[in-house]
Amino acid sequence: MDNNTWIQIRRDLHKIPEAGFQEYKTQAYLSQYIQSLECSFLELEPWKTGLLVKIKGTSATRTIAYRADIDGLPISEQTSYQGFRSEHPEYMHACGHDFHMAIALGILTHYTQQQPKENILFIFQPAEEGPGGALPMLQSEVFKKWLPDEIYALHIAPEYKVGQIATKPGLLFANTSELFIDLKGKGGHAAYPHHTKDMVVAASSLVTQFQSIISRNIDPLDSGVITVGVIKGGTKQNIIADSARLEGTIRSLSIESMKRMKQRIEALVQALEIGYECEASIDYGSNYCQVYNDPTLISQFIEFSNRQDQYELIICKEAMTGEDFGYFLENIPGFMVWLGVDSKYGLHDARLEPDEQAIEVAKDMFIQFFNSKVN
Ligand SMILES: CC(=O)N[C@@H](CCC[C@H](N)C(=O)O)C(=O)O
Repeated sequence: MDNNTWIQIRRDLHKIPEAGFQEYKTQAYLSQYIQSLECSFLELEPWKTGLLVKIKGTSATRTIAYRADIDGLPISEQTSYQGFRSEHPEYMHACGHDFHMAIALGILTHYTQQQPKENILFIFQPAEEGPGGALPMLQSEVFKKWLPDEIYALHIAPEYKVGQIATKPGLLFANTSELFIDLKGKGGHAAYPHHTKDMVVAASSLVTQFQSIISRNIDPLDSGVITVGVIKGGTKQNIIADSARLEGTIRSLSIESMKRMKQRIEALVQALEIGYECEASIDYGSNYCQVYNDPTLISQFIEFSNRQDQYELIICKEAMTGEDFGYFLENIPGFMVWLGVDSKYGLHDARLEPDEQAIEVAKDMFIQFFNSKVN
């Protein structure tokens, strides 16, 4: 099979992005493709809307795992693609999970043609963007049955060129927590603000106050992010809103800073209740632990990469992105790398157009790396 096969698979998957734990079409597509390989030493188990696929080794003593996330994002696509744009209105593979799946299928297909000595587990994990599929999958019976000894994954990186791979020992991605705040006040006529408790004003003030948490409560040598991505409130331009909702995310490199940011958010919300005579509630949604690359395995990979000439390895800085792959790494040694895809537009951008030539780079790299472990 040549590179066009994986590009076509990526395009097929690009057309059907689905929300976390709703990946029914994606699961069916993956399952159909894998079954079409008719491999006698392959076992497939669905898990919720994801899949686990085990390639049984000829004389296995260990299992290594490769994980791809499979969900899309609520974004209306604005790419220049012709013929394979998202068929799901308001949804898009804007974080590269279509690439991640196509690469995983490429590696998997290779090992159905050349049975390895050791087992390889392929994980197609739902809900990475939220609410998080990794943690419940880790706790599932099927995962425990096929528990791997090592685990690997990649993520596309628009800022790197095709042929570049970036990673680092230790901390790679941040700790994250979602943030949902509901405010309840008293609505009324726009002309009589003194009879109301305006929740649009309260919500706006809270967003502004949050900016001081990073600048005044977090050690400047540590890093923190509070992003409010959604403000909802109100029904009409001349009606004062009786409620409002903020939806956001909190990021930190250290656990201490995450705790401190949450403390400060809680204090500001409490003060807002007094200041704006309203009721407020906070929900932290799902939380992801940091992505921490195993020092021994990443050193092995760096040494391995320095002997390859098909790609260039870059030692990068940590990023404030989150990934529930961190939960796998908390329990199983392994690592994650960035895959250069050279897109003018970044992750979570409606115009993201990763370069499809990167699929082959990643597939070949992981096959070469795994060959040194499973044969
Ligand atoms: C790689 C990437 O973009 N991951 C997402 C993970 C989202 C976690 C959660 N839903 C949150 O928003 O906190 C990211 O936004 O970094």
